[in-house]
Amino acid sequence: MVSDTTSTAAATATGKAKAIQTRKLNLWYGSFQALFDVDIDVVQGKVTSLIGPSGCGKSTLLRSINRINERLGYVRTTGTIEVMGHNVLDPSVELTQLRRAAGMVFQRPNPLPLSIRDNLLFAYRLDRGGKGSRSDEDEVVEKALKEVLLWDQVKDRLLQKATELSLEEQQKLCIARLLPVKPSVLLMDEPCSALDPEATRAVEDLLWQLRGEYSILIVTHNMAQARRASDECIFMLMGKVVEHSATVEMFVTPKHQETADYLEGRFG
Ligand SMILES: Nc1ncnc2c1ncn2[C@@H]1O[C@H](COP(=O)(O)OP(=O)(O)OP(=O)(O)O)[C@@H](O)[C@H]1O
Repeated sequence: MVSDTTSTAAATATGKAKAIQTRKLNLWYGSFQALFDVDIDVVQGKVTSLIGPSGCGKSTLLRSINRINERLGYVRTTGTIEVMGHNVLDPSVELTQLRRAAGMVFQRPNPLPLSIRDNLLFAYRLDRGGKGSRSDEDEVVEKALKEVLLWDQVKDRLLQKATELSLEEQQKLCIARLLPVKPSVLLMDEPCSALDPEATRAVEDLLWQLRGEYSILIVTHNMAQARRASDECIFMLMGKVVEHSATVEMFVTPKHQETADYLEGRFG
């Protein structure tokens, strides 16, 4: 049986500033209910992994936070979602702004078919309503690339097409291009699943480097990755949160039998 987790989630996050908070979040795709009374508290400045078997609702939960689920047209949500204390389900919320504040990285790197430089400046220019001065834009590009540890590799070829970069570089670029519009939260849906083990490690190292300044919520199927690269883990099953604990605690002393069974590979 899936247990009520309010106490475990609250225990983890008590007294800490929240980047994301959901309460009694339910979500339906048409008549199919995918999320049931989900309460999560994602602590600011931490990496939090969403784990659980295929189909348990990890991506649905992630995508509900910046409301990209709604593009489908047949999604209905009840309950509350707050990002940095703001109710994102309020009808007055401007979706473009929400998606900048809660930027998303997908499984496969998806740079625009433009230069490295133009990828980095795309959202920034939209945000400002046009191009900035050359020196301002140079600064934005350099800062973002340095933040994702890509500057040294690409600084001499900023006009090269982004799609010609290696997959690891493309994924780092996809993270970098979110940064000029100053997101508070980064939502990542299996960002390493298209990468080889070496590139995966490089992206994990990057996430670790970005924590602190950014709050990161990451969906992963890779238990070793969740263990290595996250401060806290949220385990989901059949659309419900079973357990939310510090990563070490979850892997060493899980509080629920379902969590232990999943981590030991008995299902999923
Ligand atoms: N666009 C959609 N339309 C209808 N049902 C959907 C849609 N997307 C997901 N679902 C259903 O919602 C449930 C949760 O799916 P979701 O993709 O969120 O799970 P997940 O844990 O991320 O799975 P995976 O690990 O395989 O990506 C599943 O039963 C899935 O079939």
